[in-house]
Amino acid sequence: MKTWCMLNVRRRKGRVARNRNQRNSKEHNDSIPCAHEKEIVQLRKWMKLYGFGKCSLVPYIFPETGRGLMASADISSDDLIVAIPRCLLITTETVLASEIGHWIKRWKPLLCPQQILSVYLMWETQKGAASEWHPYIQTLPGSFTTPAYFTDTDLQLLPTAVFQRAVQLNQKLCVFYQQIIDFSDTYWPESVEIFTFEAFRRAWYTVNSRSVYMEIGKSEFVRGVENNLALAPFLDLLNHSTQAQITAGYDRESKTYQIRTLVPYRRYEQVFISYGPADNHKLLLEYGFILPNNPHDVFNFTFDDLEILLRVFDVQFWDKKSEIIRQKHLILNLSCSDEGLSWRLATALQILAMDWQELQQWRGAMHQETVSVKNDRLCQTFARYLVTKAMFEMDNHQVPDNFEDITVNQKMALQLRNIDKEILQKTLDSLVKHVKD
Ligand SMILES: C[S@@+](CC[C@H](N)C(=O)[O-])C[C@H]1O[C@@H](n2cnc3c(N)ncnc32)[C@H](O)[C@@H]1O
Repeated sequence: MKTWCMLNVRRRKGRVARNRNQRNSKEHNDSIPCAHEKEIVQLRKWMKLYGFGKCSLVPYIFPETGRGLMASADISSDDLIVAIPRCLLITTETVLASEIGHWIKRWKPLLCPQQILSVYLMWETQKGAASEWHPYIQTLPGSFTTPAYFTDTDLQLLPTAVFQRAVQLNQKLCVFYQQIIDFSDTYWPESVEIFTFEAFRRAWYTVNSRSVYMEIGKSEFVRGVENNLALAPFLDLLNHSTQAQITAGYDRESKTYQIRTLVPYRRYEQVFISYGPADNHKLLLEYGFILPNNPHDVFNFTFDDLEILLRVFDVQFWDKKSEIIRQKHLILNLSCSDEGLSWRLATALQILAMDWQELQQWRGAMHQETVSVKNDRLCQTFARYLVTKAMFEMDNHQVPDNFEDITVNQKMALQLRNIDKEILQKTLDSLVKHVKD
């Protein structure tokens, strides 16, 4: 897990402290406790049996973020906030040592860690109360708000780049599922009714949105070199914030997976972790939510967008230029943000704007720390065209007939469009300003 920006953690006095206390108590009043709910009580009891100790986090439903964990006492910077015993973690090792381990070992072709954990979750879920993991499984969501759960109408409302990625991810999900049933249908007949697509999608997104990073090490029974996923009950109730700062990892001495906060929390505040510096496109695709003021937000262009420049502006020496752009991996981050064009996008546009003579010295553009789009009129024109076109596309969508009945997914898709539009508008403003300057 990665850490992110430090909160200002000085002691708050006077009006600032009063305001914060008022805000805390408002958040507290608006939140609904859920620690008394049957599933949570059973989870805590069961975890206690396996050595999970006391901690200062209590499950609550928060108005902005849904279910999460609240500080039941003041928490200081560097405090250990949660420690989950090894025997309560689900990793590929857990699965290989389980009653279905022999199947996983025989699977051809080998499964990747996320497939293995998904197979295990599906298997244990169908056992109901008979599963040793039942107290955990019953706290897991039944469905998700990632685009894999969107209807065609919902998908159409997404910004184009997210739509394309969502389609790719859905296709990948089908491939991963097919790899499961190809083997199980032939060799493991009793699993056929259990491994439905619906069960797989749920298990896959459970692992996708809730697992933590834990180095397990390569295994001859696991596909790929990366074997580092763990499901961690209770800990996976922590929501994401860009302001959270944590350290996380497995502690061999105590045999627990630990999270330590690097920022303090007051009693009644929601405690967060960081899922990494993710923009809203990634948050929606992987986790099914977006953050209105996400400092990592960018608008991504694709190589297809650059190809449109070829058609509209009849860009000369296209083959050579596109080869350089691909070769130098400029397509990896063709983005803009509140801060303007990314270095890669600005450099790609510079290359596209070059005449034959300039193109002979294209390497010069690669060595400049910041590329001055400002001084290059053609480059400016390209940039403004790309941004204006993307803004136009943002508005060009079918709002559902009955706006009143708009679903959660549709609302998120439209919200994402608005956020993207704001980024594009700010980029356009800065480009126009440069021209005026
Ligand atoms: C690790 S779980 C966190 C606990 C989860 N809220 C629950 O009720 O089980 C990750 C999921 O929580 C939700 N989530 C996490 N952080 C969020 C945030 N800042 N705002 C809204 N939803 C969030 C998303 O649905 C995400 O897929």
